[in-house]
Amino acid sequence: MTGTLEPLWPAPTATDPVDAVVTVPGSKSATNRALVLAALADQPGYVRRPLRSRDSLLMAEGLRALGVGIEDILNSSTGVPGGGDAWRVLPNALSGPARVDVGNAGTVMRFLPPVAALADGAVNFDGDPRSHERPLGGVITALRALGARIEDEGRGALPLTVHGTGGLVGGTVTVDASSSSQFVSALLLSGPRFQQGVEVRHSGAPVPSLPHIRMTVEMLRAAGAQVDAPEDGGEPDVWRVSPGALLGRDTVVEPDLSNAAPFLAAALVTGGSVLVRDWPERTSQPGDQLRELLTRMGGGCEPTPEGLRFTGGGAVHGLEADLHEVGELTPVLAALAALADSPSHLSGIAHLRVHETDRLRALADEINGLGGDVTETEDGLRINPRPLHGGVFHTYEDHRLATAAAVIGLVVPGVLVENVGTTAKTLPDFPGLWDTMLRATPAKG
Ligand SMILES: O=C(O)C1=C[C@@H](OP(=O)(O)O)[C@@H](O)[C@H](O)C1
Ligand SMILES: C=C(OP(=O)(O)O)C(=O)O
Repeated sequence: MTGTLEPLWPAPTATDPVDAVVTVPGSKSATNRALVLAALADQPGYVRRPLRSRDSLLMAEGLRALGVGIEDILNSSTGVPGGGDAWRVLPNALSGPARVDVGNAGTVMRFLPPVAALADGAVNFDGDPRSHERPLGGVITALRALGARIEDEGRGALPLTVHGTGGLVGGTVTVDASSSSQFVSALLLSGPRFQQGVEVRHSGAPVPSLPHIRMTVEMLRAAGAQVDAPEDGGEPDVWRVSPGALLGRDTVVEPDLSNAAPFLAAALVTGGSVLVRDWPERTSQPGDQLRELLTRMGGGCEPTPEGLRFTGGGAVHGLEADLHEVGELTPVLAALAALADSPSHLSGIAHLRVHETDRLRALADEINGLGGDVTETEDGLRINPRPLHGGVFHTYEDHRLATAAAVIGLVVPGVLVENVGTTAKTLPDFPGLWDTMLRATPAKG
């Protein structure tokens, strides 16, 4: 999946303040957790309003390769195959031999090896070239300590083969999850199916993206698992999942609030207003913190019966923020910071160097390529706003780089986004959604 041959996408400029109602597709993180939990359950279940994007289709394919049935439920109003509004998941005996393509999906490369350890047979994992560089050693070492046999050419990374024997002993394991919270989530999600359950103890620098671990814990509990977590008065950095059956359930996936970021940002930079439909009242999604972060940057939020309305206040202010918990919001916040009326300092995000690309370097290089003044620090970015000009914005096969570029393009004419199709990792038809938002905006005059 290289994007270099795709034509450059001229990011549309907004001639007026945006004024639109946006339906954001389902959460990647929730969809992929729901699929894993449904696959490990004792009864069939449904994943409703799932995200259907590259990352979630890879998760579904990976589970199918292990023997799980995942059927499309047709949308009765359209009758379009594959365009349905639910997946029905039929758990089955997990077995190899199988091959799993993880693409560049962190959730697939980390959540599925523990599932494969429960299968009977060899399961080979490989993915995009970048997937070989993303941290996976914590999952591999932990699974070995819990009883799995894994061949990884000694690299502690992809490609690898899990030689499943139909079950895993489980027990207590220590892991350094400072490079990715997904190490912890991966072990917890399959934990109920380990003979002794699992106790995961983190040791190392602080774990990033804690809301994502809370999402794992909440979804496990909703599926009937017994989980002890630090936020319930437990020991810090220790999570415990008891062995037990998981229930086949009907799970409705919330909209992806991190993917709402560019749309809310559009309201902020144009001084307009965007309503994101079905914003949950309560959620573990890190994107919920956009309400506070974007308010600090100059807008205002209002819950409505239809969803969350966010209105720009006419100016974009700089932001001083530790984004350790909400790293995936960084690209859009950095784009806004480059357009602000005061400097910004985004910190706590060293782990972004091992995301889809080195996001700190990429954001600095690309914003600076448009005339910006962004400096990388050890764990973040300092952004001094400067007048920006058009030019090519490279995206390094990173969906969030592309959506960040679109935000800048709203107010900087001539921004050409490389491989906008890379947004399909988590956001199908982003250019279409963006155009719809802009077309919904009534022209002034
Ligand atoms: O568990 C998840 O669904 C995710 C956890 C986070 O990963 P890291 O902890 O590696 O940042 C986040 O950035 C990623 O987009 C999704
Ligand atoms: C880091 C991200 O993805 P992944 O699930 O591949 O880690 C992301 O979506 O910002």
